[in-house]
Amino acid sequence: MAAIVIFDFQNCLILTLLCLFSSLFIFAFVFYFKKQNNGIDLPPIPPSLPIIGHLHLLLTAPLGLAPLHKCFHKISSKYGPFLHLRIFHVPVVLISSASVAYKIFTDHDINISFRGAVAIDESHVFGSYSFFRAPYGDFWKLMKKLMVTHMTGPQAVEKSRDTRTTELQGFYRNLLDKATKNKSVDIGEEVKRVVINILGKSMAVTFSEGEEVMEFVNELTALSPMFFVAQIFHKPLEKLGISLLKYNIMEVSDRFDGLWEGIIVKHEEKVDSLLAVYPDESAKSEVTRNHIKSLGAELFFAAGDTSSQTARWAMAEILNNPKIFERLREEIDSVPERFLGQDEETREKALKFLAFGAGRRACAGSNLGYILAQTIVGVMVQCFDWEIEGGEKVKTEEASGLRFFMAMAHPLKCTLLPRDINLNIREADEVV
Ligand code: HEM
Repeated sequence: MAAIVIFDFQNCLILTLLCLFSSLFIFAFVFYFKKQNNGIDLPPIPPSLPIIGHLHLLLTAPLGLAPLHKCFHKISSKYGPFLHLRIFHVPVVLISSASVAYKIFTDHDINISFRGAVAIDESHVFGSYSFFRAPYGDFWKLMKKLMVTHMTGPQAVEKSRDTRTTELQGFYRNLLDKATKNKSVDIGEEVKRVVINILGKSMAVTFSEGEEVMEFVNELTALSPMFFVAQIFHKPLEKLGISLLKYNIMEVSDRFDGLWEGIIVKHEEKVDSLLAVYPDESAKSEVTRNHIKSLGAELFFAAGDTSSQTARWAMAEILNNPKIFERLREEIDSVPERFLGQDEETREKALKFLAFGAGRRACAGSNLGYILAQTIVGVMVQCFDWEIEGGEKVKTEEASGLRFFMAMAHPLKCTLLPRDINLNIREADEVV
């Protein structure tokens, strides 16, 4: 009898606790929903947890982070193509349908043309002088004009053609040297190096800081998760007097401030002329020395990491598919001109995958990005035979965790043999 009473008592307690927690949960949910909704029609919200929101859907056991795109794919397969998520207090709209994405980029682009508040104001990258973090407006337009005119627009890209040719020849000679000495080559790092040198020399004719800039880009890549975390937590924690996250970011930013200062001092005349051309035209926005520094740092990061990851993934696929490798080589060796005119088609296809984003805040260097990726992969395929280190196939697992661009979990390392060909490294005139 006593056992039965205890059993009933336990059941009652569990039932009471269940009622209590579910009412609390419903109350929190309704309160949160009301607060967030503000009369706006929000997309559906999958069930979330108090405080962390949907963070648990991005975690794998034991508390690791799976590649983000895979988590998003899993969430949208379960709950639908257009969702409202919340990571702590940060709202996220998840779109996984081409037609919804198209509608957003055409009808609502202006509303998504801001990447959220700056994490650490003082940082030279993604701080308050940042182009990348700037809201869409007069300052952003001024900086974009500066970038397109001097660096990424069709005329600027045409103007830097000789620089690219010289650097690509240097890239080839470096690989040839490693081939002769039977040294291993990390494809991603070699590509990053040549992209940084091309960019540096297109910006400022004499550029000898390639290795230091590369170190900076690598450190920023390693800090990527910190930037995400700082964007969510830094400002609320700072109000409580805690600024742990700031320390690591500022340590890198301050160290490399000296490097940018050195580059700028060497090109003082050019920077002065830029600042003179882009004065405070309408008293609404002003380009300062700090803005130029920040833009330089962000461009090296935006171009270096993306181009090297793109070339790495492309080479992994090509090396894993010998038939494609041979076909590609035949196409480059024979008459590449016959593929001209297919550029538009390729670009349209790429838009479907949003490799360069879309809308106002799409990649500002996509034109250059295409040329760099195509010519660099072209040199690697045309000039060398490749042997993958550590196996027959390249391991193509994706790296997990928070990062700006999807990386491979393992470095792509190869040894290579030069081909006996009549080499003529140049871009096809019509490519640019
Ligand atoms: C294969 C190479 C590249 C890829 C895959 C790539 C991809 C991207 C993506 C996905 C974005 C974000 C778009 C968005 O938020 O919707 C972006 C932004 C950007 N990229 Fe690239 N990119 C590449 C090369 C370059 C190069 C070579 C440059 C410049 C020299 C560059 C400069 C930028 C800048 C400045 C932004 C920020 C644009 C803004 O905020 O208005 N990128 N890129």
